[in-house]
Amino acid sequence: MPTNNFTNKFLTTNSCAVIAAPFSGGQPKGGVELYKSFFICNITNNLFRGPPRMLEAGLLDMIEGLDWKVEIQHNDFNALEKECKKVVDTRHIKNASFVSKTCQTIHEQIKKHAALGQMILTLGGDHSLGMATVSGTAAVHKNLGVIWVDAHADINTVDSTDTGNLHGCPVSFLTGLTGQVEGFEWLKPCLETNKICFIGLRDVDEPEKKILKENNIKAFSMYHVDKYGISKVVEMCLEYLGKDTPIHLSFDVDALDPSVAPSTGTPVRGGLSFREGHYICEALHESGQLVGIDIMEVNPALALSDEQQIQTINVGCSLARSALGETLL
Ligand SMILES: NC(=[NH2+])NCCC[C@H](N)C(=O)O
Ligand SMILES: [Mn+2]
Ligand SMILES: [Mn+2]
Repeated sequence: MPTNNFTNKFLTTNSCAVIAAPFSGGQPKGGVELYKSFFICNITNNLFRGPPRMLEAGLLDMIEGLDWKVEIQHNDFNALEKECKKVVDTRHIKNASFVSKTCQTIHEQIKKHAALGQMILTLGGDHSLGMATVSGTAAVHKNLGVIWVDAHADINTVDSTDTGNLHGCPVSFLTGLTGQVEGFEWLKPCLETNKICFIGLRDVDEPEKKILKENNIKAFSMYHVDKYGISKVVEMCLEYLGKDTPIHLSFDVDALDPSVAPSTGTPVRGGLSFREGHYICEALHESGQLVGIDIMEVNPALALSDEQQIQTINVGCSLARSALGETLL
């Protein structure tokens, strides 16, 4: 039974702004912006873009069923993409202009809704959008803390990234570790390195390991999840960030084991179980400190079958519901 006992310490309404962000410019594989299934609709190379498949699955009704008032913000980045194609990339960083302009748009939308005291749920889209979502809630909620659930640390700087894919870099932009990057002038450092906790890491690049160590950043890898159990890990994160801290949850579905969420761009074996992923969301809802939720990297185009695709979309929806107050009893 849904129960959204509205006891949030930082929100002033029971309204939830859902930001649909069909965007894949921060990584090389199309599809996180997809609307219709390749399989169901037989669209092979002409990508039809639109709101994320989680909406098609009925997510808005589900959220209303949890007693939230829902405000949906749709986005279409097709025109922007064409315009940005003409801009020369910043060094080896791919699609810098497209990522920056998209993120700036989403940042402004989130800032507006967060200022109304609303919960923010962003449906990605690739994780470069983290630049927009965290900076958007941080602009309103002072002293914001972030729980970044991911197989990857996404903390490469523009100098350390091997791939040049910006979905591997958002945390270094948010914390200012990458310095001011040309074209991203709108994005000012908004997150202290001691206000972020990672959960689920298991595929961290060597330069990222160095960055995490040097900056003493709190990170729980899958080793720590195995060692302490997920409930203790979440408890340690909440203790570390503090009770007076509004919290933004940025959930990359590749944190889950590929057997749970197969349809994503950079799957890594040995991930969180279905229940471990949902436990994180449930416990953060229970904390009453959540002000923003991202469900990122759901990529319907990469599934090997309809079943895999539906499974991943469904798990994205159920993570969002858990973070918004769905309980098992
Ligand atoms: N959001 C993600 N799935 N990020 C994957 C990043 C992979 C790799 N560390 C890179 O920088 O490209
Ligand atoms: Mn990831
Ligand atoms: Mn990520």
